[in-house]
Amino acid sequence: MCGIIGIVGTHGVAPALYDALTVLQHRGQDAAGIATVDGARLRLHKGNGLVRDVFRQEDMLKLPGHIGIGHCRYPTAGSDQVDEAQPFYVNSPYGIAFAHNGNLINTQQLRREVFEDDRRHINTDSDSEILLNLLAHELQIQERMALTPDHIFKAVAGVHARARGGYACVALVLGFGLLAFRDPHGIRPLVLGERVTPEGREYAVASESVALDILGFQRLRDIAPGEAVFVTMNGQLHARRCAEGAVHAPCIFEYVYLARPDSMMEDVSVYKARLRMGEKLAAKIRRLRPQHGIDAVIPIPDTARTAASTLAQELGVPMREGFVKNRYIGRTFIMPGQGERKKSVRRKLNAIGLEFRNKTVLLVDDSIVRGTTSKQIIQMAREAGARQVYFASAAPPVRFPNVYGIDMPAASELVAHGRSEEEVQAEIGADWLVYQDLDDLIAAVAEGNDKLKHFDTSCFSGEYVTGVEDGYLAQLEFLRSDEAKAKRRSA
Ligand SMILES: O=P(O)(O)OC[C@H]1O[C@H](OP(=O)(O)OP(=O)(O)O)[C@H](O)[C@@H]1O
Ligand SMILES: NC(=O)CC[C@H](N)C(=O)O
Ligand SMILES: [Mg+2]
Repeated sequence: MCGIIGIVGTHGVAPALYDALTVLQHRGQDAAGIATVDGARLRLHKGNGLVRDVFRQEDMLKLPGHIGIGHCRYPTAGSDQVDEAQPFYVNSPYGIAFAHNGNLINTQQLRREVFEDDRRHINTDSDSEILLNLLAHELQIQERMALTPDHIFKAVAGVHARARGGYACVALVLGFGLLAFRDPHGIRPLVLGERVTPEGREYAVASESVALDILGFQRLRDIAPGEAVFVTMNGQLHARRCAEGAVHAPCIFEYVYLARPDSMMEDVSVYKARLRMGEKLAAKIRRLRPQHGIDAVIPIPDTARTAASTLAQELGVPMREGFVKNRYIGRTFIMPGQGERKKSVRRKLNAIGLEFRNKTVLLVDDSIVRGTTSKQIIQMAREAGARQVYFASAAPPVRFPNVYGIDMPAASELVAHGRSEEEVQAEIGADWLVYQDLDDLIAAVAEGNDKLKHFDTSCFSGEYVTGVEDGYLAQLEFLRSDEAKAKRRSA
């Protein structure tokens, strides 16, 4: 999951793009970039690192223009090298800058087609560069110099017909405007907002509504699955559904972990969904262990805090801050290598001894993925003197790879893959482990919007809404396991 933002404003947009990227930073910490349109020129600055490190004041000054896009990256394809940072750019047709959140699952086939049939050179291993070239080709075959919204929507329909996977995208088409579109299943999120100023109406699209909030844009709606929105250089908005008939299945992991709690997604408050996750998990704990004997509920900061608050309340047990997080260390789960992730947990979280001594504690996390956090945290709770250490996960066991934009590519790295819940309990060293049921997780989100009937739950259920070809998951593991990434880095 990366963060994307696009703005058509009435004056320079680079500062607003920068601010938006800083509140989307939790979606990608490896690279960041901004592209703006300055008259007939595209201006682009990108690099590896956090948003605040990539952009210095002199870089910002070189990004004039009232229309632009931004991206913060968490790689799911290719490498974490700077040449795969986004936005990407192609000079034909028109000149297009492009940013993508998600992951394609027919990348290899498209790479061949784009080279052999469309005669386009792809210079990196990034799936996003392929998606951009697909869009460029589909625009090219419209054969028009004066591009109209109709041509643009036909081109997006052409992209939908060829690309498979999760994708929420923003693109600048030089001389024409800002294009935003979402895959036919609406797996990855994208919201549309507007701001009315004395100089005129401005539009923004973003991965999460929090970016609109901080910029003072009003959230209008989510971009629909398969829909494309095109805003011309002078601020005219056009929208069309460019793919029909696919099941709307937003990624449920956004609600579990990826999104900020203050975001609205598909008209569901992420915060409220997490509160409901805590309530439902408490009901399960009460069912399984009416005499649970828990003295304190302790969240693992940050993301688990919301669910832990209702969980504690429903159990009638105090919630305590037993771990303090170093706010200057980023999210560990989205770090690129396991060595880095392991070291970071210790550097990031420290226990407050008195909350553990001689107590039965229930540690609560939003999810257990590789088990890096839970294993170390349980150990720390024991060292701090806990009598019994119970562990609760607000999501079900993560047993299958994610292929739509979350970097969980290798089943063998997931602590629950091929293990029963009891075996995971032993593996992470808990005295008792309880997971949320999938039906309860789905209900916790769907209760926020009765139109939501389906979700992409693949990492819990192994069911992929787009289907995946035989051999794809094995290939993904081969290319993107931690071991494969480490080998590439040292090569
Ligand atoms: O089982 P694991 O592989 O350790 O992954 C799961 C953990 O990683 C995430 O935390 P992270 O530190 O990324 O971010 P947070 O501060 O938002 O909770 C998540 O909230 C879990 O705590
Ligand atoms: N997490 C994402 O959305 C990644 C986008 C794209 N697949 C990349 O690797 O750059
Ligand atoms: Mg966490």
